[in-house]
Amino acid sequence: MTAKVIDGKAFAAGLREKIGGEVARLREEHGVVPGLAVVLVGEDPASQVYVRSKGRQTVEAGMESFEYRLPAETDQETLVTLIRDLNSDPKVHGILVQLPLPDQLDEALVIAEISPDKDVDGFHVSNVGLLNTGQASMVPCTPLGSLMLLKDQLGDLSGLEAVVVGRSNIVGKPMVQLLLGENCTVTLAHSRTKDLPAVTRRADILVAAVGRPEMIKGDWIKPGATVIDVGINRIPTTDGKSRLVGDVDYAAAAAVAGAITPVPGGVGPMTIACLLANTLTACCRQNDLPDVRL
Ligand SMILES: NC(=O)C1=CN([C@@H]2O[C@H](COP(=O)(O)OP(=O)(O)OC[C@H]3O[C@@H](n4cnc5c(N)ncnc54)[C@H](OP(=O)(O)O)[C@@H]3O)[C@@H](O)[C@H]2O)C=CC1
Ligand SMILES: Nc1nc(=O)c2c([nH]1)NC[C@@H]1CN(c3ccc(C(=O)N[C@@H](CCC(=O)O)C(=O)O)cc3)C=[N+]21
Repeated sequence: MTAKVIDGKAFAAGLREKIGGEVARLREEHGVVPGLAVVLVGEDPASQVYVRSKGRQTVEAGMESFEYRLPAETDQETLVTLIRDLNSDPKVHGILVQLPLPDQLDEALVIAEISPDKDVDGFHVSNVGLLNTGQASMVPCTPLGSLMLLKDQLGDLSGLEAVVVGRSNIVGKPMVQLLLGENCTVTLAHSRTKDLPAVTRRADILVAAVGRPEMIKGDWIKPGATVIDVGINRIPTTDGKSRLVGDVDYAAAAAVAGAITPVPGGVGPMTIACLLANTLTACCRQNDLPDVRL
């Protein structure tokens, strides 16, 4: 059996198309243009790539993009002052501070400064609390995009056995909450999990968010399972260049799974499309307009 390839790139393009239509309608009917501010501290080349493509796709969807590039040695006070300015800027509806931050900056304190209404990453504790108690909130982009692909693939997820590998605040934990909300039976595995292959083999839905290239092998996967590979790992190739791989051994997994997301072209593009969707939602709420359905 060969798994169906879940085309996140195409799904994300469709989503961005719908978002663009709604943005145009907002502009015409209400004279409002959604704005997204992205803050990048330091010069991590991988982060620069994401920030560039976020900026480009924001503008393509008809939104305004504001980019702030701060030097790696930026102090806490400077960053907090910028965030406070963005919080009170009516043209900015969404604020994203690219993570991880350099060591001298306290991530939790920085995220706490972002107005929860503008927290399009969904990382602020008040948005986390709302998500965890089943109330409407800003949902983190990567888990949201992953869930959209799962529902498109499987329809109703009720009663399915889901295993998430990786317990970060930005991917693993919110993914668990979304899967619980869809009535899955959820297991959250991490680096201290005993006999991880035995755990992942139970999964009808397997979400890998570990950050270890091709760690999850073909024989860790239940035949017919749906595999969502969140991992983005750059590894060197023999010709001195590099390529992107996920956390799943794709070729081996595709021979066993029912459906699988590729890397690149899977979850990554969905993350950016969901960021735009959250910015649109934030803009509607800040202008007392109803949420749009995408
Ligand atoms: N596609 C996209 O849009 C996005 C992709 N990513 C990618 O997803 C991956 C994960 O990112 P993120 O969640 O931020 O990562 P973190 O580094 O914050 O968390 C990694 C998690 O994996 C667990 N882990 C590490 N090694 C093992 C192991 N050997 N066995 C089982 N679990 C292990 C860790 O366990 P413990 O807690 O015990 O240390 C931790 O919970 C990365 O490749 C990242 O680049 C991230 C965000 C968006
Ligand atoms: N506050 C914050 N929010 C984030 O959402 C956030 C972050 N910090 N820090 C870094 C991670 C990583 N991340 C990605 C987004 C898109 C792709 C993406 O579009 N990837 C393409 C390939 C890109 C390439 O070729 O390099 C793909 O998978 O097809 C990847 C990774 C968001 N993150």
